[in-house]
Amino acid sequence: MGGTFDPIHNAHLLKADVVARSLGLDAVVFIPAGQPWHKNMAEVSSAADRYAMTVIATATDPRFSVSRVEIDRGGPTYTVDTFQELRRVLGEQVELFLIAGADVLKGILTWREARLLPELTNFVFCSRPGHRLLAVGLPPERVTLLHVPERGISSTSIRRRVGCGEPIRHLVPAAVADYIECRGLYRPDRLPVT
Ligand SMILES: Nc1ncnc2c1ncn2[C@@H]1O[C@H](COP(=O)(O)OP(=O)(O)OP(=O)(O)O)[C@@H](O)[C@H]1O
Ligand SMILES: O=C(O)c1ccc[n+]([C@@H]2O[C@H](COP(=O)([O-])O)[C@@H](O)[C@H]2O)c1
Repeated sequence: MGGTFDPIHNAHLLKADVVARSLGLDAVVFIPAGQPWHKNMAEVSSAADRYAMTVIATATDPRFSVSRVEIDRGGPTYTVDTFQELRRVLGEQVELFLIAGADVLKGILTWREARLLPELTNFVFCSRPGHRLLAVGLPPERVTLLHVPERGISSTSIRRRVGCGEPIRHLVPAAVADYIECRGLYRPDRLPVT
């Protein structure tokens, strides 16, 4: 399950839990994007902060782990590189699933070397408020569409709330809220501590 995770929030965790239970997955690997080229990098928090928050948020669930593969690779983050690397390391026998929200569906065919992805992985797309859950252009036998309890949470809204001094403790794990506060993330009046 890849993402910018700036910050990771309760809808990410709920989605991972529902997908793991519905498909009987052994593990869910969260993969924070190193350089999400499709976002404005000047506005994205450091990979170190995003990685730390993802580790903190997932630490209590034994099914969850966090991979540094996209952070350590350097350069713009392309999902095809990640799945090629996962295949190389894990071999052909392991069944892989790219887990994403419905908002990802509208752009996935424009991703770098998107045509190679179905040879490397299955796909699970989860419902997300305001987005259609319809996979066009991917091989249907490779795609699972899953309705998850709808949570209108986004990292954007959390960053905005912190910036306005509004509470976020109902939207992220407590340890992530503490981390954001300690590090001064998303506060226009405070530069993150380096
Ligand atoms: N509320 C949600 N419901 C279902 N899927 C979600 C939700 N929020 C994020 N996702 C999915 O989680 C993955 C990682 O998303 P990302 O880290 O960009 O979070 P985001 O909330 O969309 O962030 P931002 O608001 O900064 O764009 C994507 O596949 C995205 O579709
Ligand atoms: O490979 C690409 O070209 C590509 C383009 C856009 C997004 N992605 C991946 O899609 C995932 C979700 O992206 P986002 O913007 O919701 O954080 C994340 O793992 C990104 O690296 C990948």
